[in-house]
Amino acid sequence: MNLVYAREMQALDRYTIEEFGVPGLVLMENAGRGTAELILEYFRPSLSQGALIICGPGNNGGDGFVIARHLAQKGFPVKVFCLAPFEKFKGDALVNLQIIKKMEIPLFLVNNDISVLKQEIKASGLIVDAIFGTGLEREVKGHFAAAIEAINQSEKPVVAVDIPSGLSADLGRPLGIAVKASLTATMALPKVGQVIYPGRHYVGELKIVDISMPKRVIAELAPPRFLLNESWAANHLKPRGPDSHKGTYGHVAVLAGSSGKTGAAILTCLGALRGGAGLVTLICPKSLNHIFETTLTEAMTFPLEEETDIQSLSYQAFDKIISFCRDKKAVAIGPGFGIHRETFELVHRLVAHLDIPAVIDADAITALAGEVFHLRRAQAPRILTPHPGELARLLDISKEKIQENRLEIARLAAKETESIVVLKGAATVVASPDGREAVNYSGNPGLATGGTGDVLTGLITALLAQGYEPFIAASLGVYLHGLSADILAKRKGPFGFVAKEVAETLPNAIKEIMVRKNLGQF
Ligand SMILES: NC(=O)C1=CN([C@@H]2O[C@H](COP(=O)(O)OP(=O)(O)OC[C@H]3O[C@@H](n4cnc5c(N)ncnc54)[C@H](O)[C@@H]3O)[C@@H](O)[C@H]2O)[C@H](O)CC1
Ligand SMILES: [K+]
Repeated sequence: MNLVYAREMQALDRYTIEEFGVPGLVLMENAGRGTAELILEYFRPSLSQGALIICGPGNNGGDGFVIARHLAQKGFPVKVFCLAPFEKFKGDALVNLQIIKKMEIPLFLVNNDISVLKQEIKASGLIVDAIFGTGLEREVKGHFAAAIEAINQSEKPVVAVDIPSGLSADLGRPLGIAVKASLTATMALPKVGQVIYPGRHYVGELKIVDISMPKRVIAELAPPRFLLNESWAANHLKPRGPDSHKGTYGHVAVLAGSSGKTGAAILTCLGALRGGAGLVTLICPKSLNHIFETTLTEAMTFPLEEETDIQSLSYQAFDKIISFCRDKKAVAIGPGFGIHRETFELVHRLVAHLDIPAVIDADAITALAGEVFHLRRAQAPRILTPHPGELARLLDISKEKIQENRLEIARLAAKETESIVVLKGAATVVASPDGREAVNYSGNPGLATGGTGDVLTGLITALLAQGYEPFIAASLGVYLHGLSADILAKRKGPFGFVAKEVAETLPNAIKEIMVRKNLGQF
């Protein structure tokens, strides 16, 4: 499903109206009716106490008038409060205002004094927030802000029309203050600001309302930005043919592990195995080989002599690694690999010369700080999987700056490194140098435990080895990894599950998506 900014949504609206001739009034009718249907589906018990619809001066308010009409038609008590003078309304919103006036639906005007509105909020069963949508253009102040505050203090179920009022559809944060919704009924496509943090906290459950925007409009005009949710995953996860074998699913090489960090290598191998790789071999320092041979059953090892004083591989192993990887499908480099100068030298050479797709993580990203040009010499696709701190070091910018503009910075990093960048964290983002990007919708804070990143690295490498093109491999890996954690959170608890369990639950995540796929739910 495409993910849009406000201006992109407005362009899609305009194209639908001007090129396809779908009148704006029809779009508004579909928006309002679809939202009313969601209200009936999810909040019917609350409606008996009355729905309070609070409308702003634009078309978001217009949607509110349509919702009021449909709920009134069904016999529910409805009251409409306008936060702007009636004469301010124009176009489709005015048409719908006039209709509800003729229907004598109780209509009230709020200027600066919101005392009546506050009482009505308290007396109502459900609040419909139709104050601002994608037309929000500045900080919310005055009686608009007071109304939003009253809504948030009411502890009533709140349905946000299109987007919680006050939340920026682009920035994903409140402009002053924003409605905290129980459910957001968004028109046609999800907005970026609804699926990144802190915006996601204000949205509640996100539901898409089909306003009959022709699919061709979206296919032709929507940007290559996607929400990684279950339907996206079901659309991209490939089933296995009965006549397949280990070779079909590729041999993954893992370059990871050093003294004290053997677990990172083991978890990467586990992630690759549970991610469906046909075979996995860990290229490791000879002195640690016995540890891996004891712990890894399904994965093989390829021990190498040359080591540093922290028992990590050094550039002297370069030739042997290159020849070993010649017939491999994909390689993971970095987890627990060691931060020794000679190991960094090895990373620089491998990143530039390995001619198979590679996932570069952890210490290998650290090795590339200030040395990004090695990535631009790469002879095969590269996927970087930094957490914010690693990306901060790689790009030499502050972690705060990254966290405030995650999608934009990931986009910049992808261009800068000519690699796919997976910027991990709450709502992981994936950006490709070719302009494609995605925001992940799965996962939870239980993932904040050591080693989960190593599992993700192995998983993405396994998907590369199975033939997924790099952007899809990265995005599918991110989604399945988060879904595995969501399954664990439901099954075990919000946190306390460990990285190894995230790997072990990947088959359950894959099964969940396959079931959806077989049911055609994508
Ligand atoms: N997406 C679709 O296909 C459809 C969306 N619809 C709805 O239309 C709104 C967008 O409507 P628009 O008139 O552009 O803007 P808003 O209603 O969001 O309100 C903007 C309105 O308010 C003024 N304003 C903006 N910021 C502030 C502020 N901080 N304080 C005071 N006033 C502010 C601004 O000047 C405008 O007048 C979309 O979200 C959907 O809900 C269509 O109904 C159906 C098709
Ligand atoms: K709204």
